[in-house]
Formats: sequence, C-alpha cells, structure tokens
Amino acid sequence: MTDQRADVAIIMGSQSDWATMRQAAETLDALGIPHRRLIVSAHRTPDRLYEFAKGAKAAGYKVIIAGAGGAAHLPGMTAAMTPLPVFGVPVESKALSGQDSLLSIVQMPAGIPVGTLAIGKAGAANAALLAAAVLALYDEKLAARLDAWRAAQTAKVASEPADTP
Ligand SMILES: Nc1c(C(=O)O)ncn1[C@@H]1O[C@H](COP(=O)(O)O)[C@@H](O)[C@H]1O
Repeated sequence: MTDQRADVAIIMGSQSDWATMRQAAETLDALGIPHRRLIVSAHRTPDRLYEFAKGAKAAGYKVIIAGAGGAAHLPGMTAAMTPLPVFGVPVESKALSGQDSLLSIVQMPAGIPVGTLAIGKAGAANAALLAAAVLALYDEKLAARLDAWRAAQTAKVASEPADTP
C-alpha cells in the first residue's frame, strides 16, 4: 500500500535490491501499514540521501527500513541524519553472498544505532515485522492485526505434519 501519508519508508541503494526489499513491502501491505519506497544511495545519490534523511521525520515517517548490498553505507548514513529508528537489511551480494553487506551494516560505532536484520529476503520481511511492532505500541488496531498475523502463522505451521517427510 503506497500512500501519501506513509508511516514507513523503505529505501534501497539500487533498483536491483527490489527483489529482496519487496518482501518488506508485501509484509507491510499484509498488515495494512502505509509505506513508500525510494531508491536512495549514499554513494551514488548523496544529495538525495541528505534531503531524504534530514526531512524524513518532518515528512511523517515513523520508521525507516534501509536495504543495501556490498559496501552498505546507506543504513548507517541514514541513521546519522535522522532521529527515527532505522532497520538495516543486508542485501545478498554476488561476490560475498551478503557477508559484506551484513558486516557493513551491523558494525556501527556506539552512538548511532542501526537495527540489523538477517541477510536477504527473511531480513526484509522481519524488518517490516519489527517496524510493525514499533508502530503497534501506539496503535491498538495495528497491534490486533499483528497478533492475528502471528496467530495465522502459528496455525499454518500447526496444520502441517509434525513428523519429517
Ligand atoms: N550499498 C549500496 C549503496 C549505499 O550504501 O549507499 N548504494 C548502492 N549500494 C548497493 O550496490 C549494490 C549493487 O547495485 P547495482 O545492482 O545497481 O550495481 C546494491 O545492492 C546496492 O544496494
């Protein structure tokens, strides 16, 4: 659900990250959380990053999800320029399978945190669930939707055979 009044910004370093980051967008959609997605790169579009990060709070965003691969400076640079919580998703890189992305994002110096998720699609989905958990602290209807989502997940697993195939 893209919306003028978006609670979550999903930013990514390149269009090529969309295959991963769409898991975040789809999870937010499933929970009815309005979001916007943007291509922003600390390396390739530093002015766009500055404008986005400095204005993100005033624009009404509550949480930022930032996905990047390789030398993944985007989440940390964004966190340096906004007081909003930033969740970083290490995108799987071709050369190093996302290990480079993970270490770039997770090893922030004390003082500027980035909540770092797992490499790849699972990390993108979980970033959305974490964003939902933050927003649900102040939104009872969303909290109920999140509870229902988790209950449905539990029911699905419970309906599957418990023994190994
Ligand atoms: N890590 C970053 C940043 C950044 O951190 O600012 N900007 C682009 N990238 C990453 O470069 C990878 C390759 O990008 P291309 O596929 O466009 O060559 C992508 O995973 C992107 O996130």
